[in-house]
Amino acid sequence: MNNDKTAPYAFGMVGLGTMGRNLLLNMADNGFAVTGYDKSEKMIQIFEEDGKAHNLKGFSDIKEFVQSLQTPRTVILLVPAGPIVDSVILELEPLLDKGDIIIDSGNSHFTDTSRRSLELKDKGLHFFGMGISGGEEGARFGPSLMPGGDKKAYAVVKDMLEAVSAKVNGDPCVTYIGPGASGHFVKMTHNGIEYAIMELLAETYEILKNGLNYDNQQIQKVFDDWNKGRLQSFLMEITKDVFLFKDVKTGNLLVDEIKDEAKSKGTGKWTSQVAMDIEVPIPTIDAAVSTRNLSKLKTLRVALGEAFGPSSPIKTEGDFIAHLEETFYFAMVAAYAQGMHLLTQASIEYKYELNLAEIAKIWRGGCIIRAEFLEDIYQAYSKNPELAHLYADPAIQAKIKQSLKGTRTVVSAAVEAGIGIPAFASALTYFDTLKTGRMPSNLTQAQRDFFGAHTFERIDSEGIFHADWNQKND
Ligand SMILES: NC(=O)C1=CN([C@@H]2O[C@H](COP(=O)(O)OP(=O)(O)OC[C@H]3O[C@@H](n4cnc5c(N)ncnc54)[C@H](OP(=O)(O)O)[C@@H]3O)[C@@H](O)[C@H]2O)C=CC1
Ligand SMILES: O=C(CO)[C@H](O)[C@H](O)COP(=O)(O)O
Repeated sequence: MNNDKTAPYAFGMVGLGTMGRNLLLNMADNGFAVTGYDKSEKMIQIFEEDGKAHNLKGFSDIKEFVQSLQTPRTVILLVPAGPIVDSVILELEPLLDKGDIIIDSGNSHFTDTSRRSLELKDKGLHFFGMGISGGEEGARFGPSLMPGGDKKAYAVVKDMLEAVSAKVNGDPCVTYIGPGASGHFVKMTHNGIEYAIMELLAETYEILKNGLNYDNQQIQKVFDDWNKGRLQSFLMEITKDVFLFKDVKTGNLLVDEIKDEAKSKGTGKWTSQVAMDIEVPIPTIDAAVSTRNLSKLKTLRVALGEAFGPSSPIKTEGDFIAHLEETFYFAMVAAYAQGMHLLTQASIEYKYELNLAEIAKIWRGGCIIRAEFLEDIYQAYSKNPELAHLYADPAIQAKIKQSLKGTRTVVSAAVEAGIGIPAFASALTYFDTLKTGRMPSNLTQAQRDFFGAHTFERIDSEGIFHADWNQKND
């Protein structure tokens, strides 16, 4: 690597929007001389104004930006994922030298990252994908970072990434994830889990609001109480605050003024798609992705509501809120377990060499899915790095056993009342199916062989078999 420290800036950022600007300011706070490039003059002005106390500069000329960087140059990209990343790389390529490093920190699809790494390797440039999570606040004051790719290039930025990341018990929320596009794969899976937890929170809201007739203050209180216990998480914390936030326009609570149609940018869908491709069941994450799509069918939902009538109040049994807490706990475990299982299998499939304990460790702080429960996941994979599934950990088993009765009570009550709970129900049936020693899949195999001669295996002898199902043999 060419080593010239005469240029003024140590690290450069392309894209001075929400994430890029804040991460760069975070780097400046930590004493790094940083520079940024954006097409928009306005973004450059905001960046320089926000960082006026620091040694930093913004450029609208990409050549001047690159020339201001010490070599080997490190350029981080925080631009919208997709073709924009390719066009920025095309602009940068002729201006960079062999040994320079490009880090794509946006939510890029991991297959794009694999392709870009190979293309740039041929040109002597190091490229790695680094997932970032924590939103605006995280980028500014400490995100969770998931860098994967060339290990030698990682060594160049390791100290800086550790400095800017969130810390839990003094440990930085960043680690080298693994080779290839592993950083972006892990970030995508993080987002899949994020979708599932958000959906579980939404279904809890639905049960409280339409099943128990709670108002927003009462709902806030439930979430607030839970956030003080084992369900503590960033998403629980912000959700409780949503319920009391006033709309400046109407003076009403804002949550009631928002349309019930959820949008998405694609990372949840990618998680489900990849899981299908490599045959890992993640039904609670799938349910969350599908439910966002269901929410978009507003006209049909309203028409069917008129045709079939609304849900009924829930008939409560015992301490229903305590049972609901157990249900949330049970389903939350399922969501994380499915995400971790996907990572386990993807590590084999794509040779990512993932360390699941380290991944749980860096998700404990800074990121959107940070939660008290991640400490349990960290402990489970630290004790047994070869753990096949989170449900196989004895400590987790003991906790889900305690939650099971309450979960069955709540899921049955919601189903009885006609309340849609796709993620809660899927978590329970995922668990029940996974603990079924002999599933009815023998019948599926018989059917496949009957109509398509797809063959089957037998329980009493090795080999592949076919039966002539149309032959009467009674
Ligand atoms: N927002 C979040 O909470 C999170 C976002 N991410 C990911 O981070 C990435 C960036 O997101 P975010 O910061 O929110 O997005 P923003 O839209 O806020 O910022 C993107 C910036 O990139 C600039 N830009 C676009 N095209 C170019 C180009 N060709 N050359 C230079 N600059 C360009 C945009 O300028 P202009 O506006 O003028 O086009 C804008 O300033 C995305 O991949 C996103 O998915 C990851 C984690 C969390
Ligand atoms: O990466 C993130 C957090 O970690 C983004 O906030 C996330 O991509 C938002 O996704 P969507 O718009 O699909 O809900």
